[in-house]
Amino acid sequence: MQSRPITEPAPAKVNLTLHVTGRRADGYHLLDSLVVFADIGDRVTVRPGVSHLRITGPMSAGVPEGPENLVLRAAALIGAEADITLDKHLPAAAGIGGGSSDAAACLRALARLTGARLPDDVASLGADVPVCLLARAARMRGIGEEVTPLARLPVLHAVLVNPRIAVSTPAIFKRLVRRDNPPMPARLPGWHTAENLIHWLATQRNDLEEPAIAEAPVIANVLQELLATAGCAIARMSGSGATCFGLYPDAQAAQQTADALRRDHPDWWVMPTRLS
Ligand SMILES: C[C@](O)(CO)[C@H](O)COP(=O)(O)OP(=O)(O)OC[C@H]1O[C@@H](n2ccc(N)nc2=O)[C@H](O)[C@@H]1O
Ligand SMILES: Nc1ncnc2c1ncn2[C@@H]1O[C@H](COP(=O)(O)OP(=O)(O)OP(=O)(O)O)[C@@H](O)[C@H]1O
Repeated sequence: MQSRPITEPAPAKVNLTLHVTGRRADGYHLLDSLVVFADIGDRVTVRPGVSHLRITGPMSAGVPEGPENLVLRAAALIGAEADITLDKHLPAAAGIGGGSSDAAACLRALARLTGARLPDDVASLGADVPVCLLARAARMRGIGEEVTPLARLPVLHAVLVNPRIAVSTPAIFKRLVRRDNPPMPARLPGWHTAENLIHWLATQRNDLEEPAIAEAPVIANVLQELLATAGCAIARMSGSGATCFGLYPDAQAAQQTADALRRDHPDWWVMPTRLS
């Protein structure tokens, strides 16, 4: 057991593509998704002590502090007791894996603190937890449990926008009209530049975008606003929404876009970031 506190980042997850390719008998959907991680996110700190969760940070309001918090569910799964601080910077129920990334960061931190082995079945915490445990670019298939790490991707400069509405993942899956959409190509191309990657991404989809817009029409406005910004090469929703991302040629263009969107929509959560 380490005696010093251990902090692990819980980066935002972004689904650059999200193809829904089928549905299992238990109702869970089969996915094929290209997942990357942002250089922004939450932070989980664990210290030796009695089991306790404290939530801090600008996005802590409304996040459950009881045993339903994914961080505490992760601690129960790994079987470790610790004093845990969750510093929330990501909006909840936003399609960028907040709770799943927190759970994964907590597992990594507790494994470092106590020497415990990482559990095998982390998907029992949530479909996004296996990819968040890896926390690097990956292809995600099955219902989320099949994670294939990808060779380093070109860095993408993005702006993440959430109109500050929480979206329920089951509600969006329920609204899907077609559940048997084509997957990504069996062999993904090797992308040597961000331009190559963006060009290819434009040929792919997020199949949850349409049902999410039906549930929360403001998502269509977010996508439109992103597409109208200077240099925006592609605008797409992440996960089951409502967070959308725009991709830009460089960090300066992303920062300028974020400044302009914050001016025009002071009520939206807007973050420039690097994805890789
Ligand atoms: C949509 C994604 O964000 C894409 O990365 C994830 O698949 C969702 O991951 P998550 O939030 O960790 O999802 P979970 O907490 O496991 O599931 C929430 C609910 O979403 C639906 N769900 C989730 C994953 C999946 N492959 N099929 C589903 O139908 C189910 O109704 C499930 O009860
Ligand atoms: N650590 C946590 N942070 C945020 N929400 C949490 C956490 N633990 C449990 N929750 C609950 O989970 C719900 C979903 O939040 P989360 O941020 O995980 O969003 P999500 O959109 O489902 O993520 P994903 O991109 O994985 O689909 C919240 O409404 C909240 O009640």
